[in-house]
Amino acid sequence: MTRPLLIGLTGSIGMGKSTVADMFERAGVPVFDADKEVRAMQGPGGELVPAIEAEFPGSTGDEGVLRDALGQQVFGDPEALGRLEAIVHPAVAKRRGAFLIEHAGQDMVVFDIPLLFEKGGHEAVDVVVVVSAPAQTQRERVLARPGMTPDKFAHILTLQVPDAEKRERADYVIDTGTPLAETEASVRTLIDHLRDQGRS
Ligand SMILES: CC(C)(COP(=O)(O)OP(=O)(O)OC[C@H]1O[C@@H](n2cnc3c(N)ncnc32)[C@H](O)[C@@H]1O)[C@@H](O)C(=O)NCCC(=O)NCCS
Ligand SMILES: Nc1ncnc2c1ncn2[C@@H]1O[C@H](COP(=O)(O)OP(=O)(O)OP(=O)(O)O)[C@@H](O)[C@H]1O
Repeated sequence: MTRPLLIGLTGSIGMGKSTVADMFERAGVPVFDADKEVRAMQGPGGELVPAIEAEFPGSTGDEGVLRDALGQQVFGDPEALGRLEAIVHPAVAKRRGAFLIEHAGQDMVVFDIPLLFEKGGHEAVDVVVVVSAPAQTQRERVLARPGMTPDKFAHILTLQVPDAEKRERADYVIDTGTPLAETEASVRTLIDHLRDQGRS
């Protein structure tokens, strides 16, 4: 039985993963967005909220997980981050399995996974696509976000496989340092190329 080509989409903080994932979606390729799933499960009434409250008392409220507060507890404390990941990652894996069953008839699907290399997910996909932009562009994008500080940005970078290594390990790199229209054209070209390969 044929199955969809599994495309892993990743990139460091602020490199444009979500934006590029939207481009795949607009081109008709179903996208599993790991961050979105995490947010849904951590949001109001989310299935992970009780377990996170039990492990990190005071880190949730009526609106679900208080992300800034929890981030302050776990970014900077590897042991605490590990405990959070042990709650979150198995639940994401379950949802990923359900997504795959739902889209089993497609020719390709995208998994938008921030920690694809860090957590070994690259071994479970057929093709790895890395989004990347110059470090200065990345820095400007990230520091423009509310609540972000140079220290927090620097720390998150230490938790992630460096951009240069990601680029080296990628099957394809999508450049996001260019105007959006150019990036979207590269995404369309890549999809056509993968379809052609699938036929040959
Ligand atoms: C701690 C939380 C609540 C903070 O939320 P917040 O909205 O403030 O930050 P956000 O999720 O946008 O993350 C900011 C940046 O840190 C990176 N990041 C998040 N979690 C991790 C992690 N476990 N390891 C390395 N980088 C991470 C993200 O990729 C992003 O680039 C949240 O990041 C979380 O629940 N993380 C653990 C789950 C996880 O591993 N998610 C990422 C992959 S699914
Ligand atoms: N050519 C481009 N491709 C992608 N994004 C671009 C481009 N030009 C400008 N941007 C902007 O850069 C930002 C990228 O943010 P995005 O949320 O997509 O990054 P991300 O990699 O998903 O971040 P994080 O890992 O922190 O969740 C967006 O505001 C987007 O509009």
